[in-house]
Amino acid sequence: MSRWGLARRAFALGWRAAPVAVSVSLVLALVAGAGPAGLAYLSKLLIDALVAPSPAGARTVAGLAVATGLGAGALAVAAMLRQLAAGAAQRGLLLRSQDLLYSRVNAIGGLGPFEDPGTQDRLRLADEAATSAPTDIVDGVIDAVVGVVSVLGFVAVLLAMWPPLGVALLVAEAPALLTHLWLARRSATATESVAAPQRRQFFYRSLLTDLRAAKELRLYGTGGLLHGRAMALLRDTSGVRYAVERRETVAQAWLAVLATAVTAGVTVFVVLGVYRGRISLGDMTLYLAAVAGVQAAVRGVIFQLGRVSASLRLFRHFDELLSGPADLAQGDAELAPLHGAVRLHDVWFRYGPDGPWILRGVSLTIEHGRSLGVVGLNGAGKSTLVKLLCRFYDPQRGRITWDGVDIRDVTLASLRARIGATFQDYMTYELSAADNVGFGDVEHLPDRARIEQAAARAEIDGAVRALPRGYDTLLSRSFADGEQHGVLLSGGQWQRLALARSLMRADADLLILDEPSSGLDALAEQRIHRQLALLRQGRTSVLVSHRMAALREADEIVVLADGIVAERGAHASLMAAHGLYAELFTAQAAGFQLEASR
Ligand SMILES: Nc1ncnc2c1ncn2[C@@H]1O[C@H](COP(=O)(O)OP(=O)(O)OP(=O)(O)O)[C@@H](O)[C@H]1O
Repeated sequence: MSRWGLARRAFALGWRAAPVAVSVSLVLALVAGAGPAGLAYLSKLLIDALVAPSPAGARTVAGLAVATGLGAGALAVAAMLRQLAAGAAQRGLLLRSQDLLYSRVNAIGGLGPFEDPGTQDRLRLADEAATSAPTDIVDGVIDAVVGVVSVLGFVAVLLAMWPPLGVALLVAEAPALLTHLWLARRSATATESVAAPQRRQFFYRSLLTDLRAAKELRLYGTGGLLHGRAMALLRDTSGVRYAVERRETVAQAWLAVLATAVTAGVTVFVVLGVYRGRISLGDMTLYLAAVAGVQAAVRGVIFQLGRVSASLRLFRHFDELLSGPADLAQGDAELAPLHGAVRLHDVWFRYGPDGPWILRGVSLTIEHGRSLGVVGLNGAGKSTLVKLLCRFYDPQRGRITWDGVDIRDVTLASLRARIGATFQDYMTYELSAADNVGFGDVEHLPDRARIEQAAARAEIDGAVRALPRGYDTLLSRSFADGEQHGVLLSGGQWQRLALARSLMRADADLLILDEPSSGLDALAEQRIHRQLALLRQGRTSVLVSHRMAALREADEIVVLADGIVAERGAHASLMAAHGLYAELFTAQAAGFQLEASR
């Protein structure tokens, strides 16, 4: 999209965000622009009236003096009102652009964009743009209007009185305009070029202050190393910015020399004109005011155009992010409750076009009301299968159907609303315990009884009640709730909260548990699996686990190996087949027996 197109969109955004403030700003900009030339002309009339050979009447002089004073006062008030309107427009624009950005980020349906460095850089630039670019563009254009009107006012007065000076002043400012536009382009390019290293630097910086990283950083002494890396990146990125600033300063110094030469030339010329009686004293003040006024206004316009030009480049990232296509296309239909089965039909999947195939033609059926266990060695693709069921990615080949309907043909929201899941890399929210559980079903977040029931099923209700403020206790050491400091849970307790979260959707059609008990003690694990087995009875569920005993009761178990379903069946038949499942099960059981016999 062209710069004009982008500027139009930024203005449209501003107009929708704060129509009154933007219009008031524009009107006051016209007043502020025309004011200085008008005032200079009034001053000229006043001086001429004072020093003319036949002095004007006292009334005329007093009238001109009052008009000049009132004009100056009105301009000052207009400037203040403009500042107020600009502030209101800025606030409206900031809220609107941030709102649009958050909505867009939330509308990203899958995980792919979050794993793409290019998209991450664009997100960072769009975030930076959302904070300042639309405001800078709207403000910059309005300020440029002030400057242009101001220049036109002076030039109009000069052209009417002495045309060569008007033309000469305009021509003298052309190099400044071109130089600033070139500098603005360089500055925006520099901002873009440091986006990736800057994001990496922020990452190192956040690690240095991250509570979760603090243990390892201290034990392994990696703090200094990360500090060094962050500083090296900061040195590079700030070096790039400094180079741009240096270039700007040198260019501005040359432009200042040029402006001084023009001012000096005009001053000498005009003063000699007064000395020789060709120019009146009033004309002289007007010419000198015009030179200073035009130079200041042109410099203002140039500065604003540079600012707008740089902001437009940033705004492009914001605009492209907002208007870009959805990462996952989705149908309009709402997904109906499950009655038959969820099926994978010859599913092939890899994370990137150059990556290895993780699933190579997986077909399996998850029957309604039955439980499916998934086993496999590390990296076999079990969690990948779970992510595909939630449609965080689409398979490159094959399809996944829900009662015969391709899950790509229904809305993402309706698919996900029917699934409750605990992920292997579950989240720990630095929020209240109630939020940590209730986030599993936002609709029922205020329903404390439901939250407590889910927590009780995951055997964490008692521990939460024992916290200083029960379910309202903040689970964080980095944030405080007023005077109240938060508390931290143990790893297993966090895992139980994550499990409780997935149980909030008590009526979910499909319950997916990816290693839900890896951090639990043996007794708790046994009890929870018994609970989950009861809960899963009559419900459709997928359980991924390395704990073979937990899977034993599943209606069907599949073994993933080399990207395919290598074995399938119930526990007994798999044991009888003496394949990988039997080997894994026996190895784990033998481990326990060995321990027991010691
Ligand atoms: N987001 C990702 N981008 C690229 N590759 C990935 C991604 N997630 C997983 N992989 C790769 O896919 C393969 C399968 O990973 P997955 O997490 O599905 O295995 P898993 O069977 O759940 O393993 P584990 O038993 O260790 O949990 C691994 O080789 C992993 O490196």
